[in-house]
Amino acid sequence: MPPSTALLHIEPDYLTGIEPAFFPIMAVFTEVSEKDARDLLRRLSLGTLTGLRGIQGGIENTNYFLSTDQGEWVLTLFERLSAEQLPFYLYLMKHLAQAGIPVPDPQAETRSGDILLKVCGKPAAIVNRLAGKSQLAPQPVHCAAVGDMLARMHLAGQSYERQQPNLRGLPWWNETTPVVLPHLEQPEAAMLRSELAYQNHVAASAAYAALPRGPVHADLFRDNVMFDDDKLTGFFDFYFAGVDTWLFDLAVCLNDWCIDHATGAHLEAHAKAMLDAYQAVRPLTAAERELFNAQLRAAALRFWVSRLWDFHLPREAALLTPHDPTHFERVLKQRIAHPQSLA
Ligand SMILES: Nc1ncnc2c1ncn2[C@@H]1O[C@H](COP(=O)(O)OP(=O)(O)O)[C@@H](O)[C@H]1O
Ligand SMILES: N[C@@H](CCOP(=O)(O)O)C(=O)O
Repeated sequence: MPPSTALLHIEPDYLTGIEPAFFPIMAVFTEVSEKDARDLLRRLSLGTLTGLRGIQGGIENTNYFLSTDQGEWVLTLFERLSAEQLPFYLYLMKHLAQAGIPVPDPQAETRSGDILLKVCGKPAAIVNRLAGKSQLAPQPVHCAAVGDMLARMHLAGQSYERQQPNLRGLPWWNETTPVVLPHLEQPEAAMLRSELAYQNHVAASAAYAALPRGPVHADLFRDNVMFDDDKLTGFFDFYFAGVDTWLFDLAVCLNDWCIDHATGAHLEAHAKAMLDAYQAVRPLTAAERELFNAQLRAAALRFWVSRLWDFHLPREAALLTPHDPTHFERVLKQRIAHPQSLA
């Protein structure tokens, strides 16, 4: 049944503007009708539907903005993640929201108290809509805001009890690298092999075992943070979160917020702003200082491998227009050629 068109508008909401040849194309994979939305809102006591709009921009899930007389909500239908994986992410968001970290708070069904919902046969969640928009050309002030909130989020996550590893961590890189290697030219293949060997070596070290860890976002790129002017209004898209080292999470941020995107080169003022703000809340340990550049390399490798995998082995081409893998190859080269030291 096609959805009624009275309230439903599907229009561009956001474009990354970063790597024009590799735009994610669209995001409404499953159509939610006005009736579906009204039924759902009733089950959650979230008010009367006044607007329903499909969101373009996501590449993994179906997202809708819902307006009601009680507020603004985001409905996500999970197209890839299983109902077994989702509780870790949803309860983590709830835990962080309750601790005062600005993240979307999953809403519960009134009768059952469940936050993992089912909509149109898919696992789903409804969260509050964060105000603001992504800051795609960040200045040091934005990097400082992210550093500060990231450290607060790490500390707040310490009391979260559910466990799920970072599913895009070292075991996944070891599994996926042999799958993408045949698609690479010799110099890239050699670099990938050698970096993976280096990261396995690092992961076996005493310094690595000493790194503090806990739940991390693991994908806190500029398009997963909202700002209202220069004020950070929230972190979202926790669907790559997992238990990993806090330093890895910080390195993911430094590699996206604090580089020159044309060349992959480190931006000193941006990085200093992020690191100073992070450390004002949680100073880095000796082991973290020692492995700082190693983790910048690990974070670059992680997204190089996942982008190569998405690019050369598309899962369902209709759902995914891959990001440019060569971007993270450049970032990794920069991190190898110009190691950053916190000594
Ligand atoms: N809680 C939220 N508040 C405001 N906007 C949101 C929220 N969640 C998602 N969005 C919007 O939806 C877009 C896609 O969401 P995202 O979680 O990144 O999807 P995907 O995981 O499919 O990439 C975001 O870029 C943002 O514009
Ligand atoms: N940030 C990752 C891709 C993850 O996609 P998202 O839209 O779910 O954040 C990358 O840039 O490779």
